[in-house]
Amino acid sequence: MKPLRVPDYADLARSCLAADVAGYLNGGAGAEWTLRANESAYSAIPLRPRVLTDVERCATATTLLGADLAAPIGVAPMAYHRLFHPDGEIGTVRAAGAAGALFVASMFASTDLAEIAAAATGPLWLQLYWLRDRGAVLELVGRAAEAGYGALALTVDTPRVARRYRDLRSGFTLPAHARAVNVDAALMATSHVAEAGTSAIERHSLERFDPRITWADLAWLRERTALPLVLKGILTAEDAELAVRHGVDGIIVSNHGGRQLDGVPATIDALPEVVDAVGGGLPVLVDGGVRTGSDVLKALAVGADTVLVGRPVLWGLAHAGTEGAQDVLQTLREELEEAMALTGRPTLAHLDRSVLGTPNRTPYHH
Ligand SMILES: Cc1cc2nc3c(=O)[nH]c(=O)nc-3n(C[C@H](O)[C@H](O)[C@H](O)COP(=O)(O)O)c2cc1C
Ligand SMILES: CC(C)CC(=O)C(=O)O
Repeated sequence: MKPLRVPDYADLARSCLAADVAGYLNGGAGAEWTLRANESAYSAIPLRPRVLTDVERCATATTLLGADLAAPIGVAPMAYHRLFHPDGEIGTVRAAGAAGALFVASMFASTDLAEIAAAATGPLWLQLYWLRDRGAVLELVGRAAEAGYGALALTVDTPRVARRYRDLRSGFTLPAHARAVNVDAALMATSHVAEAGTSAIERHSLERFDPRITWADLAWLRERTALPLVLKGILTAEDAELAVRHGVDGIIVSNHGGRQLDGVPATIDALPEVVDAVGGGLPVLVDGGVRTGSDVLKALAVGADTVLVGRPVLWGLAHAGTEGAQDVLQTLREELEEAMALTGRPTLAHLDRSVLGTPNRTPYHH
């Protein structure tokens, strides 16, 4: 079957990946309640189309922190793209460039940061986890600035990696061909030691991630880099207000694709309170469960400036390398453009909450 819709790639990817890798990619934390909620909450929101509005041209292009995008769509930071295809991050960053999408490289990318930057043809950010070894983080930040990365996204929902039962069952560990090559090898050693019934990445996080950081520590990082700082993993108005007060440059509303705290709401349900708390002063991005152009339109209508897509990009990569990842991103852009035409909203500025109906609330199931 030739894939046409983004979800078509999910099945194709599963059939070409080892079971433990597919489980790591597709799984979530705990009972995977939040994982399911992310997708089903989008499906629950009906659209309210307007007619007779001249939709011959629907413009999806936008800017984010001063960079041009073909559409308000980007690739969420995800570790170890080489787990899924030998092209790894080179495949996905080329796909993002060709599709005019933002690319956020993970701190645990399996390709050299400078090589990713050399293959990039569009905006590029670097995601960070705050390690106990601050020097290692700072060294990475310095290399990112030198290589031309445009912003840093500090992930704040992961003081440790959560219990992900698929990974515990498979005894998930990293194979030799997918390593976090941008971080000192000694600091990554436990991430590829197998131990039956445990997840190596969870054990590694307990050892190396710094769970003691607080809002006060952001100043330490900001004093040491001129790059804009975006926080990834905000879900409440309270934390959005603190983020604004601490002078960050953007917020990513995220529950880590249901991979961290299970039981938090779908991100599309957390988005309104964050958007309202921020009040337009900073860009607000959102990720989690975006599988169609209508999902993108719904997030923009609530007030997101850009939407990030995670697993679908790796489904595309796993199935067909750069071409597959690019097709996923282009399909989402084309479906967004179609959804704008058919809802009678020819510009992004027309996308406000009036396009959203009252959700049909049966989506959260256990
Ligand atoms: C395989 C995989 C690896 C991930 N690695 C990271 C990471 O290194 N850093 C991070 O901040 N988020 C990471 N995430 C979370 C994504 O950035 C994003 O929040 C999530 O995938 C969005 O949900 P979606 O997959 O439903 O689109 C990862 C997600 C997946 C699926
Ligand atoms: C290696 C992990 C910490 C990457 C991650 O964030 C994830 O798997 O969700």
